Amino acid sequence: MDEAAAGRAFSIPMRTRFRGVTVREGLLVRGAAGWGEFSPFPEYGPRECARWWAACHEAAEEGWPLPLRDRVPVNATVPAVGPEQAARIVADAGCGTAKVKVAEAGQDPAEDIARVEAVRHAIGPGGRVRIDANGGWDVDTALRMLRELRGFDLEYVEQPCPTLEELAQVRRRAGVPVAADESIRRAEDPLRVRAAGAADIVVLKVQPLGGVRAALRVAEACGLPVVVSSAVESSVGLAAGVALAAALPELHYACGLGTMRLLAADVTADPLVPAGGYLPVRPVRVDEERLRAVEIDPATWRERMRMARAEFPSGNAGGGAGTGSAGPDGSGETAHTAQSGRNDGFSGGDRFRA
Ligand SMILES: O=C(O)CCC(=O)C1=CC=C[C@@H](O)[C@@H]1C(=O)O
Ligand SMILES: [Mg+2]
Repeated sequence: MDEAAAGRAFSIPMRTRFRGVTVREGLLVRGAAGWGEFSPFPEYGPRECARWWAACHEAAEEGWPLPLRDRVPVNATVPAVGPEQAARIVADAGCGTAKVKVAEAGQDPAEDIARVEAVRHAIGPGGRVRIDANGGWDVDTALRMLRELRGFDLEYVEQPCPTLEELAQVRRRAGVPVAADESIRRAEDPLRVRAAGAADIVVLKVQPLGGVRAALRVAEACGLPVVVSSAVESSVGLAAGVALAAALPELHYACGLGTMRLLAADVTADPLVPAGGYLPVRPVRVDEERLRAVEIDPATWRERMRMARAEFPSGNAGGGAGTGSAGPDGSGETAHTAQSGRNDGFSGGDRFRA
C-alpha cells in the first residue's frame, strides 16, 4: 500500500527543549499489522530517513517479533535543565535509573555538575545515574568532567566524545563504563565499535536502525549489552522501542524509553509512561480525538516519506540498518523469528497477549 498517501501528520510541543528541538513532528501510518511512526529529525536527508521509513513500514505492515518479557525497565530522562527542575523530573518519573544530559552547548561545566548532583540526591544512593554528552567533549574534557563527577557513582557515560578512537581512550582511562550511541547508526557500526574497544554498552534506537528486526540483528552482531532508547516519539513510536527491548534475549540495563513525559501531548488515550520504573509491553491504540488535536497538514511529511521510501528501490524494507535493501550480512534475511501480529490493539490477534 502507499503508506505516504494515507499517513496522518502530527506536531507535538516538547515540555522542555531537548536535543535542540522544541516540537516533535512525524507521520503516523496504519497498515495491516497496526500503526507505525515515521518521525526523523528535521536535519535528516532521504538516505538516513530510509531507515526510519523501514521501521515505520515494519510496524504498520509486519508487526514485531514475539516478546520475551512483559515489561521493560526504563530510566528517567533529564534534559539540560537547572538542578531544581532536574530533581523534580526524577521524583515525578519514579524510576530507579536516571539519564542526565550534559555538555549542552552554551552551558558551563558547573551547570552539569549541579544537575548531576541534584539527580543523584533525588534518586538516592540505591538509584543509578548515567550521563549523556552527545559527543560534546574532547578526551581531556571528558576525563576532567568524569573526575569531577566521580563522587556521584556513574553507571556509565554515553557518547562522551564523537569518534571511536576518543571513546576507546576515555574507556581505557576514565574508569567509568562507556556507551556508544551516535557511533551506532548503520549495521556495520557495532562491529567497528567492538573492534575499536570503544564501548562497554551500545545504545540502540529502532527508527534510526531501520526497525525492530534490524536492531535485533545489530545487537546480535555486536555482542555487547544493549540499552534501547527512544527517538522521543509519540507512544506509537515508543511501542516499537518497547517491542525491541522485549524481544532482546538479554536486557541488563534500564532503557531510555520513558520519554513520553518530554512531550506535551500524545496520540493515544493511554500513553506509554512508566509506572514504578517500568513500561508495559502492550499495543498502543491511537485515539482519533487526540490525534486530531495534534494533527497538521500532512503534505510535507508525505513527501518526506515518499523520498525516504524511494531509497529502497525494490520497496523491500527488509534491509533495515543496512545501507540499502540488504541486511548486515548482505542477505536481507532476518535473524530472528518473524512471527508477528497486529500491534494497534484493534484486532484480536495481537502478539503481546501472553
Ligand atoms: O535515552 C534516553 O533516556 C532518552 C532518549 C534520548 O536521550 C535521546 C533520544 C533522541 C535523540 C538523542 O539526542 C537522545 C540521546 O542522545 O540519547
Ligand atoms: Mg545519546
